[in-house]
Formats: sequence, structure tokens, C-alpha cells
Amino acid sequence: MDAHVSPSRIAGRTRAPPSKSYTHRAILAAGYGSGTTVTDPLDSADPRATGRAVEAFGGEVVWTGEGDADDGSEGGAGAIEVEGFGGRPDTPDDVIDCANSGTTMRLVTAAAGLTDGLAVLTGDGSLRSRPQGPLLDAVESLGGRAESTRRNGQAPLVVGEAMAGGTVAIPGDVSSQFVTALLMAGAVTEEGIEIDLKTELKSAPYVEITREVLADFGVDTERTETGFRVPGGQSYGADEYAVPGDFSSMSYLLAAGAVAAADGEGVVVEGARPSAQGDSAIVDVLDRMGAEIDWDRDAGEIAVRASSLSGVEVDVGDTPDLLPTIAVLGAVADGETRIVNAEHVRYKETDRVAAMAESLEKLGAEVTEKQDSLTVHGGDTELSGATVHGRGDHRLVMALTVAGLVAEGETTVTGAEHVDVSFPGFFETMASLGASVSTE
Ligand SMILES: O=C(O)C1=C[C@@H](OP(=O)(O)O)[C@@H](O)[C@H](O)C1
Ligand SMILES: C=C(OP(=O)(O)O)C(=O)O
Repeated sequence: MDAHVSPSRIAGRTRAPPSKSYTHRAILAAGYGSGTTVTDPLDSADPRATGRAVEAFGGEVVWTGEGDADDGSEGGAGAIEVEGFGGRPDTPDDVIDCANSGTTMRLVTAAAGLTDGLAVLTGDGSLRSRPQGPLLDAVESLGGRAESTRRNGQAPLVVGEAMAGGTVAIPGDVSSQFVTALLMAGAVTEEGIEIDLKTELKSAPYVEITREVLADFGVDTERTETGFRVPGGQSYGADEYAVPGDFSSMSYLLAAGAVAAADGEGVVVEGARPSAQGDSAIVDVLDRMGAEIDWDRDAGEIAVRASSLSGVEVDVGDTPDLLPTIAVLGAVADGETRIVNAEHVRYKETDRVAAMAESLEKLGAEVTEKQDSLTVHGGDTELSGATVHGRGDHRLVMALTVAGLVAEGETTVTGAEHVDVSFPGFFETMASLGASVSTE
């Protein structure tokens, strides 16, 4: 499916979809427990994959209710009734398909390390090219078995044989999801798991999201001098768990408002209550760029108006998913926007540093790409519409759609259907704000 976007002015009020990260964790934590209602979950392709894994381990996951937001957008509302597998997962009857979801594959790998038998995990072409090696080594050194069938550290994976727990050293600069996975599984091992980080932790706020969810399910975790520890022999339990709004998804709506809100009007995004999400940094980035932005934390609302933006330096070590959004803002802003500490952004659904460099150049921006940074030299030239490739990556599709709001002429974004990974109602939401966007 292609999305066609023309220059538009937008205005109005909308609601962010629920958080993908919290939804994954709530489903799996409920799976480790006995029975939980997860309210207002994100109903999109990635959390659905985690739900299927919980079922493969012997749980039951029933999605209730349809997306019924006022603007007709999907992806929110309803609930999930999770009947857990009660502590230790069963050996699955079949292969677990994690589809496009890195979070699912990492969290489920460590869970699979608890099964008596072996589980087989796979995913789509993108997921089968992402790094899993350090997590496989960790499961092995904790007493389980974990192999890449192609012996290249990538899925398909074969994992199981009841890891006991213990102490493990892993790198912190590939994916924080390895830490999350081991903390979640470690709570139900005999010995618990102590994680020593060999290199600086990237995407650190995601581990804090994990620790927040685990605490809400009655599971203790600790920070240590060199990493994290989770005591073993714990049980998960929560009758009900409410998922907050998603700041990564919000970043597209806020960026759209900052570059394309109609004169004298603005965009208001609801569902923005403070949480552990590092991506709430988008509010500060927009503020530093000169946007007129106001976050009412008590009301959970962010209001943004269009204003002229200037380039800034942004360290995305903690917030990799913001890179595509900030790169687009940089292309519209005057002066240079330097996005630094970005090497781990290359290990996502696609290499997002290279992909954004290529697409923004195609739209007429000047960029400098380095291994761990992307500099966008904004302002000198107007963006002009072109066909840009979504590369099967939801975040590229959404960020490039925002660029299309201000590029002269029509911008076509290919692979637009991939927004179903994290923000299924994205195009409907944009159209409800007045964006001139159509999909076919
Ligand atoms: O744990 C999570 O929910 C996530 C962690 C981050 O990945 P890395 O830790 O691999 O950087 C982030 O990019 C991803 O979208 C979601
Ligand atoms: C990288 C992402 O997710 P995951 O790692 O779960 O595929 C993302 O949503 O941008």
C-alpha cells in the first residue's frame, strides 16, 4: 500500500495510541501470572505477536472490544483478558512466529529458556536479520540451551532446557531488550539473575519501563553497580493493568503540529500522562527547536503550534525510536540538526540511520551520515515531494508522511501498511486533523 501526501495545514485534538512497550510487557507479565485484565492495550501487530507467544506457552489471551476512539482511529480501547501459564512456560506445540517484533523475539527467547523442552522462534525477513547473539549466549551461560539455526546470531532460534539462573555478562549497547527479557524470566528461575553490563546501556529508559511494570505485578528488581539483579522464586500477579499512551507514536503527531499546524491553531494530543517512557523527550526536543509546545502533565495533554524551528543537537542514546521524527524536523528547521549516539538505531526493523539519510536526500535535504550520527543541514532548500520507501518499517513510514505535509508537490511513501505494527489508525488520525493523505 502506498500513502500519497500533499502539503496541508492541520489542526484539532486527537489521542495517542496506547504504548507498545507497556502492552508487550503487560501481556507477558500477565502470562507469567495467573489472571489479569490488561485495559486499554495497544491492539496492533507487535503486541498480538507477544499474545500468541503467551498462548504457545500455555496461557490464554483474549482481545475484547474494538478500537472506538472518537476520531475513528483504531489501535486503542478494549482490553485483553490474559489467563497465564502460571510461572513456568510449557514447551510450545509449534513454532512461535514473532512476525516483525524485536521486543517479542527478545522477551520470548528468555521465556523459552525456561521451558523443559525446546521452543523454535522465527519472524519475518527483517526480524531474522536483527541481532540476538548476546541473548543466546546469556541463556546458555545461565544453564539453558539457545542456538541460532544458521549459527549467525539471528533467528530462527531454538531455545529451552530450563535455565536455572545465575550471573551473566552481556553488552549493553546492542539492545536493552536483552536486559528486559532476562529480568522478566529471571524472576521465576530458582536462583534469580544478575546482569553485569560489559558496555554502556543504550535505550536505558526501556529497562525502567520493565522495572515499573514488574513492580506493578509484584516482582522486585534492583539496580546494581554494574547492571541489574532480579531475585528468583517470585510470582507475578495483578488483577488489572492499565496501559498509558505511547510517546513514540505521539512524536509524529507533535512533529506534524510543529511543522504544519494552521495559523493561529494547533494540535492537541491526549493520552500524554508522565510514565517511564524516554521518548517523552520529544517534548523537550521540540521546545529546544523553538516550537510552541505545552505539556499539561496533570491533564495528560500536549498542545503544539507551528513556528519556525532551528536545528539542535540531540543525543538519541536513550531514545532511538525518535531518530526518524527528529531527522524530519531537522530537514524543516533552519541550520544544522545533529543526531548523535545513534549507532544502535541501525539495528531496528531496518537501518534507520541509512534509511532516513537516503529518503531525506531524495526529498531534497542535505545530510551527512556517519556510523553513529546523522546530521541534517536544514533550511537552505525547500523539501520537494518524491517517492520514498518505507522499507517495511512503521517508523519510517510515519516520519516520512510528516515530511510530506511540508514538501512541495506530492510525496508517496511505499509500504504504508506497516503502520499496523505500532499505530494502526495513523492515516485516519492524520486525515482527521486535516492532512491531505490518501492510501491505496
Ligand atoms: O523494550 C522495548 O519496548 C523497546 C526497546 C528499544 O529497543 P532497543 O533496546 O533494542 O534499542 C526500542 O527501540 C523498541 O522500539 C522498543
Ligand atoms: C524497534 C522497534 O520495535 P521492536 O524492537 O520491538 O521491533 C520500534 O518499534 O521502533
